[in-house]
Amino acid sequence: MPASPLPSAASLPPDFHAPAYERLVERMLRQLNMGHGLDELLASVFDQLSGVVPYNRIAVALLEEPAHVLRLVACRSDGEVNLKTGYASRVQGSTLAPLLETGQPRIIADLAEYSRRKPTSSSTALIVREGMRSSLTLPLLADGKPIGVIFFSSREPDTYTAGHAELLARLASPIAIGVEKTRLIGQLRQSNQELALANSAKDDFLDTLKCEVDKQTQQLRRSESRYRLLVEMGRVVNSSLDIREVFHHAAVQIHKQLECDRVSLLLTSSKSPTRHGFAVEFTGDREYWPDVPTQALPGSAFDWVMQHRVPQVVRSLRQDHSFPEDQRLFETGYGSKVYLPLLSRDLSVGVLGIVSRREQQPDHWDLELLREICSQLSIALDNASAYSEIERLKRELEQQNVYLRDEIRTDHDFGNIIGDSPAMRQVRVAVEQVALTDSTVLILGETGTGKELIARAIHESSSRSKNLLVKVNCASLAPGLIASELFGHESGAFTGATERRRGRFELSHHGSIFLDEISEVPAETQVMLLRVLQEREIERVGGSEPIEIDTRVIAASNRDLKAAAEAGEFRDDLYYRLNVFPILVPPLRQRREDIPALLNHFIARFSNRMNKPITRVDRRTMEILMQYDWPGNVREFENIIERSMIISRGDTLSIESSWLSGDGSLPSSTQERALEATSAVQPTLAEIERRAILDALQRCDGKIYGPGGAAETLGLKPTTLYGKMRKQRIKTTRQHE
Ligand SMILES: Nc1ncnc2c1ncn2[C@@H]1O[C@H](COP(=O)(O)OP(=O)(O)OP(=O)(O)O)[C@@H](O)[C@H]1O
Repeated sequence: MPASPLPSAASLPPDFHAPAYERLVERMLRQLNMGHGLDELLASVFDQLSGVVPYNRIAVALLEEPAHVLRLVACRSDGEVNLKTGYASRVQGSTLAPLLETGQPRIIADLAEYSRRKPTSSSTALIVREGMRSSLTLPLLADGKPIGVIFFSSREPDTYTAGHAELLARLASPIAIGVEKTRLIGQLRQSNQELALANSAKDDFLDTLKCEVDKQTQQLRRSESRYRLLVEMGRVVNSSLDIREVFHHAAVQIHKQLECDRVSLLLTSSKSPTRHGFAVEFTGDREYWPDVPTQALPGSAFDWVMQHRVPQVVRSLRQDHSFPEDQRLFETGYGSKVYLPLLSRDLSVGVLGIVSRREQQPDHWDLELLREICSQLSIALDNASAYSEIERLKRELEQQNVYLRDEIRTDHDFGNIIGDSPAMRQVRVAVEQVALTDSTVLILGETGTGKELIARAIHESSSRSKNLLVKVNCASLAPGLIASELFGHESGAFTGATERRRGRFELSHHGSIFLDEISEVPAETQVMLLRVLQEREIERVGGSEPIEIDTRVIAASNRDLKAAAEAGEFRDDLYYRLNVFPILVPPLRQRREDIPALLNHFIARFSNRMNKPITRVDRRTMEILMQYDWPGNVREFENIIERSMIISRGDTLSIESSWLSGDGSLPSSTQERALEATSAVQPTLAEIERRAILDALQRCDGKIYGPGGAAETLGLKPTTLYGKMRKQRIKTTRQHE
């Protein structure tokens, strides 16, 4: 801006010269063009003017639109300030309004007097209180438009002249333009700042929005993939009932989802101290199935997880391998792992391991999701093990069924112990007494006297009658197999033992076991029997775990067991254990008075079965029956009656003495008739078979099994031969074997 022409000398302040004015304008223009902020600009203006116009107080107020108020923006005083920057007063109606309208300066020679005249001017009153006595107020016009005012005040009255006003009026315009420019620049800066702020706020907002959308998309994707994984997991793990298959399906899914390198599953069993499980390692598109140690390591991570039932997370196996498994994993090149507990019906049943070759991998794995996978896996494993248990029980049930079918075929009428002889009455009383207890019973008596019938009566009258009475004919079992038959075996216990099998003792749990012909048990099995009687527990062949057995033992023998024990042929400790409650069943020849009752009993039974009404017995027959010695006892008696009923016609029962075995001493006349009859009667098929077996046994010196044995000679399987011998009542003896 060009310098204003010099004011006329008359009107200039007396101490002011033309060169000073020029320097002042020049300095002021320089300052105004330096681009300072408003405060700096006004401070410099105040400095410049201090040498030109006298003042003790100088201030600038700027017009603020649209409220049309004047606000004090800068003030400098040599004393106390009452009218401070920030003070604003409405223009309209004020004493300054005419100044702003006309652009004319105002000089007040006596402020105190002015204040009294214009009591409404509070600003005047304030500066009067600051000690000001006169003032010069100059409107600031930029391009003719009022932008504010500049106030000069003096502590002396009558300080300002028209010359001061004139000089300042010339300076007012560049000051006003400078102020306006600065203000506009300030405003521009401020709006730029605001714009920048608004822009950055907008950017921030957009960023936040984008982040939020990204987050939600990620969350959506994650929950979608979680959902898919869980659905897929549920589908695959439930598609099989084989534990290994279930694990494999689950491991593949986990590997795909988490990009882990190894998945393992370790399970415990309440029945065994060892653990079992699987591990699969993924390398490229190949899988390896390393062996999983079955022995729990002391202080293992497995135990820790089982006990605490919370996941064990190791982010760096390099830094943290205090558990033995972690040490091993670290040594085989793994970097991080998670072990998760598997719970089934609130019991810890195992641990699922997820291992990565990289460190810090668990940070990327969703533990919550893994927990859900574990509960799915637990259910599937539960199903699989329940299924295999059902399968096992089914097989066992089949075994039991076979056994029961055999039992049914034997067709016992155990409910009926016939005979009212004193000897039989004694037996009946003994049966009733012992039935109420759990004591071991030893039934002794000749063959066919009804020992089994009595054993069954004891069982049926006892509290165990709802459960099985398992019968074992110790003489009919091959000595090599008797232990496995009685106590069962573990899979692999011997050649042919392909799977675990429960023995007769286990079958009889909560019931009774009838060990017929106990004297035929081999010595090594006698030891095992002794243990059952003493400790009430068994051990399967090939097994190491004792199994508790709650069973009542009823043993029977037609040998004099005491004599056998004394002769060292039977363990005497076992004999004493068995002989807790002996029952001696008398032979039929010692209770002939029971014969009529037995006869009636069998006639009734067979009449019914054969639909043959027998109402009479001929006298001769009755004589034979009463006189014969019955070495085969009731069984022989029963057979004779059955046979006679088969061949008898009409309502009378008659027997041939020839049917009776040679050992029973019949009167000689009967014997003669019997011999005659024998030569006349053709042998039955059963008799031919019996003779063939006896011949073979004799020729093979009693050997049944193996090369040169009776079974081989007869072209039969040894077990079939045993069956036939049992049917024919042919006894095997220890020396036969
Ligand atoms: N007192 C009796 N009342 C009715 N039937 C009897 C009696 N005694 C034995 N029997 C019958 O005689 C047959 C042989 O009996 P059981 O098998 O019980 O004899 P056992 O002494 O066990 O023979 P073994 O010593 O040969 O094993 C069976 O059919 C049985 O029902």
